[in-house]
Amino acid sequence: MDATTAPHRIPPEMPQYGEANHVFELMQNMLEQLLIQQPKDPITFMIEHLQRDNDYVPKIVILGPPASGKTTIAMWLGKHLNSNLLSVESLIAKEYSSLAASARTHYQKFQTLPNMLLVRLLQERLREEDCVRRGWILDGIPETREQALLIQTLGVSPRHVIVLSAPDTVLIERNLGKRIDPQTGEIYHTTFDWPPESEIQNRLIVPAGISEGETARRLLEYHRNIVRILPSYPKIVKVITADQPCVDVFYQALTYVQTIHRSNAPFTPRVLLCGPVGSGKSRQAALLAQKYGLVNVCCGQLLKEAMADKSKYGEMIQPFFEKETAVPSYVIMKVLKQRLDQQDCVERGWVLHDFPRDRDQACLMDSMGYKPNRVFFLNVPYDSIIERLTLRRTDPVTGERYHLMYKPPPTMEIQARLLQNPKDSEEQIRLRMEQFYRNSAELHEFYGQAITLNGDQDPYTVFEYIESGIINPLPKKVP
Ligand SMILES: Nc1ncnc2c1ncn2[C@@H]1O[C@H](COP(=O)(O)OP(=O)(O)OP(=O)(O)O)[C@@H](O)[C@H]1O
Ligand SMILES: Nc1nc2c(ncn2[C@H]2C[C@H](O)[C@@H](COP(=O)(O)OP(=O)(O)O)O2)c(=O)[nH]1
Repeated sequence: MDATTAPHRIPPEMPQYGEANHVFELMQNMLEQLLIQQPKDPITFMIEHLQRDNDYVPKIVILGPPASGKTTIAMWLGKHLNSNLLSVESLIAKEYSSLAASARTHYQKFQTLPNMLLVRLLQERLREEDCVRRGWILDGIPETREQALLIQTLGVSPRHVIVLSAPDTVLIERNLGKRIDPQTGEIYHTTFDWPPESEIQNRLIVPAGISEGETARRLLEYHRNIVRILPSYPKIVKVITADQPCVDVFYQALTYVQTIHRSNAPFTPRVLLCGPVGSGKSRQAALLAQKYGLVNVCCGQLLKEAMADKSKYGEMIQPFFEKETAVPSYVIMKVLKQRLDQQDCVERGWVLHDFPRDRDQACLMDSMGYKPNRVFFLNVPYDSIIERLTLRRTDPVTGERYHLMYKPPPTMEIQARLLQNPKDSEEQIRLRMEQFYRNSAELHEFYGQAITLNGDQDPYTVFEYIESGIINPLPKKVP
């Protein structure tokens, strides 16, 4: 086969490097900034952008009906995250901008802005240094689907969209009590958020457009638009009920905007399952292989296959098995390397269990460039493991595995001929569990972002926890 048509061998260290250094997100953010800023000198711009290293600044949109608390929450988030609050009012109030001046004239006359003008105002604002450095929070923008699409054509995409919701009756009633501090622009409420200082109380004003009729009209318009806006933001929308105290809305909003979304970077799971004998590693590995196509790499099985194939490593391993002594780690690593370098492991990812069993083996594997990007420790109490393993039997005729409690043999005839693996004796199990727990603390320390799961539950419940741990991004490491 012509080398140029052969499937490109992707060395395993490439995807590993990309994941470890968030290369995909880095390039994606830089491309977005290039589109937004359209610098005359892209190279210099990219150098400055990369040196700024501010890919995780807030990029938030807060939508919601009138009186739902968008501005209140946007202001509080802006202060807490030290980011910029952008609303229609703040955009048209911008000084030394001819665009803002013409927008002000239009807004004073019609209390609204043409879509294109609003989007150009937004683009002008987002290009400013403070928005690039500290991110932005859009308060009530976009108001229509057309605006949402125009904003997207600028290359502006929010990372988090919050949609506040509350019954119309609550909002109409609530808006009547809205008050604004003309000096600071702070928003208060005669019932829910009254300032303690009498000086502020005395200068509060009743804002325009909060009458029942006006609020009802704006509610109608909002409901008509919001259903057409949301499809522009699949997977990044969080609806928060605004019919609760502001502070509760704020903390739910803050928690959400501080979550890291699953990146759409290509991700090849390289999963390591650790746990004592009988904790469910093989079962979970089989489920992962079945559902996600990962290659199931059971170290013990691999060594037996190497011996069965009479490979050069198999002949090295044979004596250790015969003497029932531990196979040297470097020999195991050679067999493992041979398997993990195969195309299926590189392309589809793998789920490894039964190795490494201690820190030295973990260091050896790491030094050879095999770095799992998800590590799980399955915790199962001693009694449960004893129950799982000592009742295990195998049918010498069919090779079928049974469990006297969970999967009893169908006939007395089979029951009579079942054999128990000597390794499943209580004494053997205790020794193997002690061996695991002797090394587990060091392994845990080596794999700093390992996830510990309660393995003593239904296999499919355990599997759901593992799936969630694989699909969701690991929490950012606190430096
Ligand atoms: N969760 C809440 N509970 C009670 N009152 C609230 C809550 N959130 C905001 N308010 C009050 O409701 C009024 C409207 O709040 P705010 O102006 O932030 O809403 P908004 O969605 O920005 O409204 P608009 O779209 O009309 O500007 C204010 O007086 C505010 O103090
Ligand atoms: N209740 C329960 N039993 C489980 C679970 N996972 C595996 N088992 C049972 C099946 C086997 O009889 C026994 C050992 O499972 P295994 O997957 O071979 O364990 P391991 O030695 O590979 O870690 O425990 C599980 O998640 N829940």
